[in-house]
Amino acid sequence: MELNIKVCGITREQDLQALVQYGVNYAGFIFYERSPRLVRGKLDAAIVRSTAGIKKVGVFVDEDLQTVQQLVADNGLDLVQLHGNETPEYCAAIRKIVPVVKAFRIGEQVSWQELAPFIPVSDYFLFDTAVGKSYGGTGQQFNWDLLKSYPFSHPFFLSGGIGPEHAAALAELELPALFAVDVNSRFETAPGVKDMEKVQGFVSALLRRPQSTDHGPQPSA
Ligand SMILES: O=C(O)c1ccccc1NCC(=O)[C@H](O)[C@H](O)COP(=O)(O)O
Repeated sequence: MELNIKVCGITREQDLQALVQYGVNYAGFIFYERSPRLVRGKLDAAIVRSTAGIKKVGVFVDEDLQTVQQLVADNGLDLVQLHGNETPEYCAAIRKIVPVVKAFRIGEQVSWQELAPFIPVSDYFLFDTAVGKSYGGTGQQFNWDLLKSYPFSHPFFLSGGIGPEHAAALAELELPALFAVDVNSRFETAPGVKDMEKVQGFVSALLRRPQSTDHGPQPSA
């Protein structure tokens, strides 16, 4: 399966246009007020809405349902990524409007079965690194070996501290449910300001990635 690429924390129109040119699949816009990458006030909703050729993902943390609904409409968001402590019921309500990426913060260990209730109410999982009380954008990597025991076929985004130097290691990962890689702070000159040369190099390296052996779908628990 071809690996998709998401670049998160976009706040500038020129960065968004460059992602489209490079063939990046997903652009992430952060609507969490306490993030240094908050898109509000930096990039107009009309620009996000009118940009074609890339899927637009709104990132939220425990946000009020009506606010998410409004921002999806205003910005023409294609997906919503939920980074807080949202319940399966909340995910299901959002999923009536737009596909859902449910993010989980991975620490030293993981209990995969705790994620099972989120499978029917999300389209993708996203695995990020647990760092204190932070919700994302930490630049820290978790132990990817934990993913070897992932028991579901539910597709996931791999995130957390991915940098340009990881392109080769990503190429070697043989994880059938790995759908996309998500990058952010390791490709910035300042929060929300992407180093597009770095992004371009990473995208080229990943697109050269050899096709991994397809082991077929694994049974969902
Ligand atoms: O990036 C943020 O500031 C952020 C804040 C609150 C919730 C989510 C946030 N980012 C979401 C992402 O999808 C990031 O790409 C992901 O956390 C990985 O970031 P990084 O470790 O910097 O690559």
